[in-house]
Amino acid sequence: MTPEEEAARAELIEQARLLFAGRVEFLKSAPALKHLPDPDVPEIAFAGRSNVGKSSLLNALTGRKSIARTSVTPGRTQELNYFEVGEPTRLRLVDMPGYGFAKAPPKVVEQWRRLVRDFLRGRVVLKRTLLLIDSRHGVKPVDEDMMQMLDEAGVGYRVVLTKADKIKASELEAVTAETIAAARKRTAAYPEVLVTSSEKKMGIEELRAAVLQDSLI
Ligand SMILES: Nc1nc2c(ncn2[C@@H]2O[C@H](COP(=O)(O)OP(=O)(O)OP(=O)(O)O)[C@@H](O)[C@H]2O)c(=O)[nH]1
Ligand SMILES: [Mg+2]
Repeated sequence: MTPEEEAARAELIEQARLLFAGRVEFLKSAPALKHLPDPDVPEIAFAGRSNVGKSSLLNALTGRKSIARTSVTPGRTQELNYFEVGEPTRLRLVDMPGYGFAKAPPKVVEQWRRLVRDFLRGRVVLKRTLLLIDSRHGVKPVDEDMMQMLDEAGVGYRVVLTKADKIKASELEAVTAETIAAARKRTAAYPEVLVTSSEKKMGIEELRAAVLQDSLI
C-alpha cells in the first residue's frame, strides 16, 4: 500500500468504528417480503448455516452483547431480522434465517428457499451479502447451494470465516486457502475471505470497514 492508501484505509476503519459505536437498533423481524422496511437506505445481509455464528458476529460488529439473539439451538432465527445503524440511519443489517439444519421438514426448507431467493433477487438496496462459513467445517454442499443462489441473483458477497478461535493456526491457514479457492470459482464472490472470531474479537475492525465500504457502493 502507498502512504496515501494506508491513510485512506485508516480513515475508513475510524469512520466504521465511529459508525458502529453510535446508534444501532433492532428494527423488526420480517417473516415475509411484504413486511420489509421501505427500501430507502443501503442494506448488508448476513447469511450462513444455522449455528455458524451470524447473530454473534452481528453482536461483535456492533459491540453489543445481545442485540441479535444468539442461541445454541440451531435454526432459531427464522425471519429476516433488521437492525438500523447510524443517526439518521446510514445502513441496515439483515440477519437472514440460517440454512442446512438437520431434520427440517421439506415444507420449511422450501419456504426458506423462496423467502431468501425472492429477497436476494428483488431487493434493490441490498448492496452485499456476507456469507459466513464455520472455520471448523469449511465450505459444505449447502454453502455451495447458497453461493449458487447468490451467483444467480447477482448479489455480490464476501465469504467470512467464523469461530477462528476454535481451531489451530495451521488448520485455520488450510481452511482459509480452501475457502479462497472456493470463492474464486464463483462469479459474484469477492476473491478474498475475512477471518473472524466473535469470541476473541478477531477480524471485527476489518469487517466493520468492509460493511461501511460496501454500503457506499
Ligand atoms: N468459540 C466461539 N463460539 C462462537 C463464536 N461465534 C458464535 N459462537 C457460538 O456458536 C453458537 C451459535 O451462534 P449464533 O450466533 O447463535 O449462530 P447463528 O448463525 O445466529 O444461528 P441461527 O440463528 O440458529 O441460524 C453459540 O453457542 C455461540 O456462542 C465464536 O467466534 N467463537
Ligand atoms: Mg441467529
